[in-house]
Amino acid sequence: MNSTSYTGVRPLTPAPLMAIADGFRVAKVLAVALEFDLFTQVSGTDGITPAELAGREGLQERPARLLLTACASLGLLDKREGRYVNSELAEEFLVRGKRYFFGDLVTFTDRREYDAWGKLADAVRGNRPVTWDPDTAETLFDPADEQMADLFPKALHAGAVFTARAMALSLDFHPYRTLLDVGGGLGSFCGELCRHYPHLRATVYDLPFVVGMAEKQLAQTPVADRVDAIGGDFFAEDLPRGYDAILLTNVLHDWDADRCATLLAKCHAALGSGGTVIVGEAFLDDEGTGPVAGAVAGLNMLVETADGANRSRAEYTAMLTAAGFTDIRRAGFVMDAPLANGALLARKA
Ligand SMILES: C[S@@+](CC[C@H](N)C(=O)[O-])C[C@H]1O[C@@H](n2cnc3c(N)ncnc32)[C@H](O)[C@@H]1O
Repeated sequence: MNSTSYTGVRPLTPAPLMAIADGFRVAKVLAVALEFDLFTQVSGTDGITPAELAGREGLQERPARLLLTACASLGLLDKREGRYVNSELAEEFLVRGKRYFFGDLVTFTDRREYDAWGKLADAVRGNRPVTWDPDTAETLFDPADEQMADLFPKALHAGAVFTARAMALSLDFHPYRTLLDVGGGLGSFCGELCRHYPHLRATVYDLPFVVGMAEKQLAQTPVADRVDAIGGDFFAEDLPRGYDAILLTNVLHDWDADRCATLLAKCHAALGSGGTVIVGEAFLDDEGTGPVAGAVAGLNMLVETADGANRSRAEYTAMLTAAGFTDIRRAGFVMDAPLANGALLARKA
């Protein structure tokens, strides 16, 4: 036996490889628990036992027990006096109807990306998406694709609304009276930022089929009177003018460098002198070694987009400079957020 194992030198073990290799199992535990609506059902009760879950769902007790145990092992459930109750994490983010309900993102990832990632090798070999065919469709954002028309905007909202909270708490929006959120999805950022900044007015700009959904989502928020929505195509049209700031979160990563340059030039043209563009992304580090969330999301751009990629702050800084922006600042977030890890702010001189 190698004595170094017991003298403070950590032995090399394949355990980290196991955690990587079975990552898909962990993803499925969460998705299946949500499929049974477990966390919403357990919320506000004194918990559930395997026998009760089995009875409610018409299952055998063995799978019910194994599922509840796996959920507890992942920190989704706690066990109190023999009964499984929601953990703090599950109660806050996995109960339907809560402001930061995250379940729609989990469901989208499970229904669309789980199978798609089974074809990751094809995407890597072919340098093309596997969820749609760029030879027959013009863009990923196709309302004829049922998952993109319905599940995707809801999933984005589920991830974006807390990411917007992190942005609201990390950046100071007091200097801006008006904000245009380009590719703003269901208005998650506009809604959340306006809730944090009562002086702010915001406009979502997105494809017409998304804007229809954004209007419905925003109508349910207490800031509906300060957020509106404009439908359009940012490649076919100029962007609306007259805003103090333009927000681009998780939009540039969908496109290649030329399209990013086009979009940033349109932002520059739409802003007045002194206007600010804010780019929020899951940035890579400048060395190109991580972090995991951004790097793996980058591979998802390969699976889902024709030529998108996650990029570093340095790469976006170069793009912003080329588009004519100055005073480029990096801002981190005060808390981890699901869809972005910071922002770049840049000014039009
Ligand atoms: C990855 S999502 C990001 C949404 C939102 N900013 C967020 O962070 O959650 C990209 C958004 O760009 C929108 N989009 C794609 N192509 C567009 C176009 N040509 N014109 C306007 N919006 C577009 C999509 O509909 C989608 O809402």
